[in-house]
Amino acid sequence: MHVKFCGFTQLADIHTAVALGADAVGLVFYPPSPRAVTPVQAQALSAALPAFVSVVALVVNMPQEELVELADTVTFDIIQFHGDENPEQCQRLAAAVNKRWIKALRIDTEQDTLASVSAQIREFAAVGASSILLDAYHQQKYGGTGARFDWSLIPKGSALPIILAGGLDAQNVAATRDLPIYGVDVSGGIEIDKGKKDPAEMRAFMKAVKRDRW
Ligand SMILES: O=C(O)c1ccccc1N[C@@H]1O[C@H](COP(=O)(O)O)[C@@H](O)[C@H]1O
Repeated sequence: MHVKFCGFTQLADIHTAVALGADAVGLVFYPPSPRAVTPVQAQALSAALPAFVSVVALVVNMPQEELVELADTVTFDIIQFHGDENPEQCQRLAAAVNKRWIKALRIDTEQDTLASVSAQIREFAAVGASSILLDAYHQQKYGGTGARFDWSLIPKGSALPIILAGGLDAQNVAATRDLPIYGVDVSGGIEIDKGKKDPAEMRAFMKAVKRDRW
C-alpha cells in the first residue's frame, strides 16, 4: 500500500511525513485552495525531501504556460490533474513539461456507475496516465472536501493503478483493506487546520495503513 500525504505548506510537516515513511507528498498549486503554495514556497518544501519520496504537483485547470513556468521553478516528479482536464489535455500538458501524471476523477455517487468509472479510467490509460486517483465529487469544490464517495464504485481489474482519496483518516483507512487499490491519499484527515498537518494524525494514519496492509 502506497501513501500520499497532500496539501503541505510547512517544512516541519514535510519532515514528519518523511520520518513516517510517506511515499509521496502533494503540493497544491490552486490559488483558491486554503492549502495553496506559491512556486517559491513549494521549492523550499521540495528541496527538503530526500530520495525515494516523490513530490506531486496538484493543479486544477492550469494553462500550459503556467505549468511550464511552474516546472522551471519547482522540482517535482509527477503532476496530479485535479480539475476538468480531459485525456488529451492531460497528455499535452504533461508532455510540455516531460512529467508523469495522475488524473483525479471526481466520483458522483448519485450519477456514476462501475461501467462509467471503468470507461473513464480506460480513456486516461490510453493516453499515458501513470495512475488514476478517485475522489468524491462536490458541486462547488474540486477537492480537499473531506467527503467520501461510494467505494463500491471502485472497479476491480482497472486499466490503471487506483489511488483512493476523499475523506480518509486514521479511523477509516483500515476499511480500505480489501478494496482493489494501489494507494491512499489524504489531506484534511491529517490536519489541525487547513494546510497545517497534525503529526499525531499523520502517525496514526501510517500506523493504521501498515497494520492492515503490510
Ligand atoms: O486540498 C485542496 O484544497 C484541494 C483543492 C483542489 C483540488 C484538490 C484538493 N485536494 C485533494 O483532494 C483530495 C481529497 O482530499 P481530502 O483528504 O478529502 O481532504 C486529495 O487528493 C487532496 O490532495
